[in-house]
Amino acid sequence: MTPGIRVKICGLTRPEDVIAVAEAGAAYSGFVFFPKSPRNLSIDAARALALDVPVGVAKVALVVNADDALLDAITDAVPLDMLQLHGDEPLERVSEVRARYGLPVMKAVGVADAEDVAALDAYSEVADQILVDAKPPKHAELPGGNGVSFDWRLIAARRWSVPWMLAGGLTPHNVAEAIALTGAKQVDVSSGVEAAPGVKDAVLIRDFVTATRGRMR
Ligand SMILES: O=C(O)c1ccccc1NCC(=O)[C@H](O)[C@H](O)COP(=O)(O)O
Repeated sequence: MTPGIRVKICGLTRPEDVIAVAEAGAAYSGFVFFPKSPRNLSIDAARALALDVPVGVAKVALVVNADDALLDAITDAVPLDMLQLHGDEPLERVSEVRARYGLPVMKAVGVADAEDVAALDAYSEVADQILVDAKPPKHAELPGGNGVSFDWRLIAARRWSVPWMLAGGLTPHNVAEAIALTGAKQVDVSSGVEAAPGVKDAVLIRDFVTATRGRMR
């Protein structure tokens, strides 16, 4: 059994997803603000979902190269615990967003080779958390949430000075191996717990969280 793994389920779109996340014991819920995504939410829809999230499950807004106007609108309307920057935001923008909104910021970094691992080091100096994700495939519509993994051996011995989360192509079937190989204490999943793009599956969510605890059904 691997105790204490914190799970983020990203890309919730329906009230039943919020229930499934809470019942499974996930630590974070993620709401996507990216119009091209099948998981995209309007601000009103995100607010309604976030208000239903029980205390103890952190609410994370995922944005991609968002400007202040969009972040103002989201943070004014939606009760949040964290902002996830999932675009090409430079180091200075991460610092700016942290200062402006007073919320912890998690910066996603796509990893495909050793050079990308160096970027993680730099972002760990300015962000509250880092999300170690797979690089999107060439020509992908989405910068994340593509259900692809990276070579976990690239980060096998790496540690950072801030909490970090492993993401990219995780599923109920591979997450235990990913944790064992990388030493991740936090994991993030979207496609791997969906019945179809944008449609979460409560059984897969439960199986995923269970698998992080080493008790896969
Ligand atoms: O999920 C999306 O549609 C999305 C859109 C734009 C940027 C990021 C997006 N998702 C990121 C995630 O859900 C996860 O943090 C991560 O990339 C893992 O996704 P997956 O490989 O699908 O588990």
